[in-house]
Amino acid sequence: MTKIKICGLRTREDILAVNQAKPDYCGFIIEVPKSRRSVNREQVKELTAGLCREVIPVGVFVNAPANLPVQLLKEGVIAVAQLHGQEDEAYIAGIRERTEKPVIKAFSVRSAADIERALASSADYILLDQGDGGTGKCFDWSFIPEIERPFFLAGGLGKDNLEQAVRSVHPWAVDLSSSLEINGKKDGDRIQEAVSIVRRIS
Ligand SMILES: O=C(O)c1ccccc1N[C@@H]1O[C@H](COP(=O)(O)O)[C@@H](O)[C@H]1O
Repeated sequence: MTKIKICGLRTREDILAVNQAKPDYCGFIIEVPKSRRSVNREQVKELTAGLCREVIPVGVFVNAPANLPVQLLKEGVIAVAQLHGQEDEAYIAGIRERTEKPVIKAFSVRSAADIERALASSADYILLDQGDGGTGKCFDWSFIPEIERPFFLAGGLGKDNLEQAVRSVHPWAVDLSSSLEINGKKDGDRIQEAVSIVRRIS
């Protein structure tokens, strides 16, 4: 069954919405100043405290000092670290050794060579995205070959292309953010709709 991650949660209303829709994962953009979805470590603690147990909390980091994901993983505030910057193999290895928790490494796909680079990653999961993250834009899925290892597909996914993405690209998980917002805020109905689409087709 294809898994679904809802990313960019910022408010208690967002938590209530995912508790109801029950995606497999939810994501928090943590201390990323350039993102309007950024939350600080105290906010993440408060938000995840209200999260139901079935939904796995993922911390999304961009070139953060390694101590930030390590501390939040060790405290159990998040269960998975998603690295969305230029973190290298040594950074990934360090987090896994210090926490024994899973790591998702995101790659921006502009060519088939980018996919090759992603496939060589030692991360537990790779994530294929369009750009720096949260752009709301798709990349060219025809770059994606048959992939044996589990991967997240992100970038511009929404109700109009979710089914096509699952059926044609066969990701292990889909990851959505921008399309689930109205006026910059997550919308509960859109979250529910996206989860329902994925549950129905997989
Ligand atoms: O959403 C952000 O603001 C963000 C900032 C920095 C790194 C990653 C970010 N989001 C990631 O982008 C995709 C969702 O993309 P889209 O909005 O659906 O096109 C997902 O992996 C988020 O974790």
